[in-house]
Amino acid sequence: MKPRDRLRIAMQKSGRLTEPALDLLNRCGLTFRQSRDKLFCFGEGEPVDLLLVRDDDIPGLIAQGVCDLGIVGRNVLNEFKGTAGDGAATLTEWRSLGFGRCRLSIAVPQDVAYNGPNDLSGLRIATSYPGLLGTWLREQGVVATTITLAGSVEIAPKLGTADVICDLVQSGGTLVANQLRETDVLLQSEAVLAGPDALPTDERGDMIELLLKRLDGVIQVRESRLLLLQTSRNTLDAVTRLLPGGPQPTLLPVAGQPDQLMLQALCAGEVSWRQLEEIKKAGAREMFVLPVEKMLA
Ligand SMILES: Nc1ncnc2c1ncn2[C@@H]1O[C@H](COP(=O)(O)OP(=O)(O)OP(=O)(O)O)[C@@H](O)[C@H]1O
Ligand SMILES: O=P(O)(O)OC[C@H]1O[C@H](OP(=O)(O)OP(=O)(O)O)[C@H](O)[C@@H]1O
Ligand SMILES: [Mg+2]
Repeated sequence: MKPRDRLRIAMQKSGRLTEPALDLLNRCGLTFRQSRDKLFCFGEGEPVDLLLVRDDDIPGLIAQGVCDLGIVGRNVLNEFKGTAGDGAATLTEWRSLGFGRCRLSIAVPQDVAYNGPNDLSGLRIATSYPGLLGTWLREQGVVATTITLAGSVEIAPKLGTADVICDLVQSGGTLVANQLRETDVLLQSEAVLAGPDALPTDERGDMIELLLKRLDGVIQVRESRLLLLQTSRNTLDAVTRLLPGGPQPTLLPVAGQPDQLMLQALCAGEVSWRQLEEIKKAGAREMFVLPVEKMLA
């Protein structure tokens, strides 16, 4: 294959992961000029281009070296790793990205008794994930028949083409609508940044390292809040004890009020109204919760 000097990232062309993936890349400072057919987007600032494809194709494109990285669900990545040959084993999750959360689960008709995986012996299980299901069945020591379907898996028991299913669940709404109930979780999934085990040794490797650092900053910032408040010195301990997790807070003097302090704390995650009210009761006032826009450690 011709050597490339620009990094190429594969992502879903149109689907659940498209918007959050593009948003994440934008936050990392990557912007793209969309080509007319929208399959290839040229990166405007950094030497990073996008390839927009079906999500199922992403692991294969990375394994073949057509793309350097991909944003794809762990379910799709692991299915590929389990079913494709040797090359697949070299794919790895470089980062988990916190969106597209769902799980791969077994679900059985609501009116059928179920006491555990052994009850699946001899049954027909409909799924779009034959690799992941096969591995799990082997681990459970269960022999069943896998019926591979491309979609609309939940309808299979009603149609009589399968007895139970193994499919993605998020809210559980689709299962309920089809009179099914979730019994076993095979995999917790979310979107991940996938790539080869070993980074390229040329400029693309340097670009990947830069991108990973920006990504870490973006992910940390997305989950961080800056809490500012004022407290008197004698309530400082009580207030500090109630602060949500994060690094040690910074204390600053308040001009003209020697018994008062300004406290600044970086919090990992949301700060709820309930938490603020508790902190206020402990003696804090003038409280602000601010989003963090950029962070570089
Ligand atoms: N209900 C859900 N809630 C959250 N995430 C989900 C849900 N269903 C699927 N996902 C995650 O989003 C990924 C993409 O889902 P989507 O339904 O857009 O895929 P698709 O129909 O296979 O798209 P494509 O046309 O690219 O093949 C899934 O592989 C999974 O990781
Ligand atoms: O637990 P829920 O919140 O109901 O989500 C689960 C459903 O979402 C996905 O399907 P999608 O809506 O993408 O339809 P498709 O698989 O038929 O394309 C998945 O395949 C489940 O059917
Ligand atoms: Mg797909």
